[in-house]
Amino acid sequence: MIDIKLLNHLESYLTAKRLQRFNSVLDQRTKHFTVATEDVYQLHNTSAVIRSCDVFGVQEVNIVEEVNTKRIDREIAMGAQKWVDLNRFHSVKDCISNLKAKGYQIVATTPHAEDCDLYDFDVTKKSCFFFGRETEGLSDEVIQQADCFLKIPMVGFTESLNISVSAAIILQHATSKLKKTEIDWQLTEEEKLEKRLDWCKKTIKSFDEIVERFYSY
Ligand SMILES: C[S@@+](CC[C@H](N)C(=O)[O-])C[C@H]1O[C@@H](n2cnc3c(N)ncnc32)[C@H](O)[C@@H]1O
Repeated sequence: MIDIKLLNHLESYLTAKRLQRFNSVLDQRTKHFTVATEDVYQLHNTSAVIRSCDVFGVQEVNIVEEVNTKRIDREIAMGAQKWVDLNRFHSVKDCISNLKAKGYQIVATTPHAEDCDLYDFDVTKKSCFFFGRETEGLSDEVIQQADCFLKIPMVGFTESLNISVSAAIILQHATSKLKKTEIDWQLTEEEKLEKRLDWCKKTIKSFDEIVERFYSY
């Protein structure tokens, strides 16, 4: 449970403009969709995916680092890693079972899919979009566990899109379509409070000191 009095006190350290921004961003955040990247080699690609998640309102990103354990490129993520929640997994198995336990269907994005074209994708289901490696694409494990396959139609000579470009196209399309439905896609009030506290923590330099002083009165 969030201590509302503490939260109000912390938010009094923020400008009205900053607070308004927190609230308007939170109103567009969703956990109805999430994203997972599987062992992406180039960390600028993972960083760009995180940036797109923030831009299109996807609150949680799952990063599988079974082979690669590089850090996020802060410049390319443009600080977006601060505003979205990063869940890290050392195995794709753990990541998928965690997502399934939370009620997500596993959507394997691939340039080879015959299953579902992006424009026919059913946005009403809680979905995790899985993105694969630059050269090999998704592993057999993800392909076998996938509930469906999703393809961005392509008409050129090139075999596939860059992973971060694919993520941006899919998220832009899926989130805008989702917002036209009657689905309850927004964060719960409790989740919004948790994020407000978390964002205060990441924004206010003397956060710990202020909290300590607040409870010592
Ligand atoms: C450069 S592609 C990988 C190409 C790889 N040779 C393959 O066969 O999948 C990297 C990732 O971007 C995504 N991707 C690329 N093009 C896509 C498309 N047309 N539709 C859906 N996802 C795509 C997939 O997640 C893919 O694993």
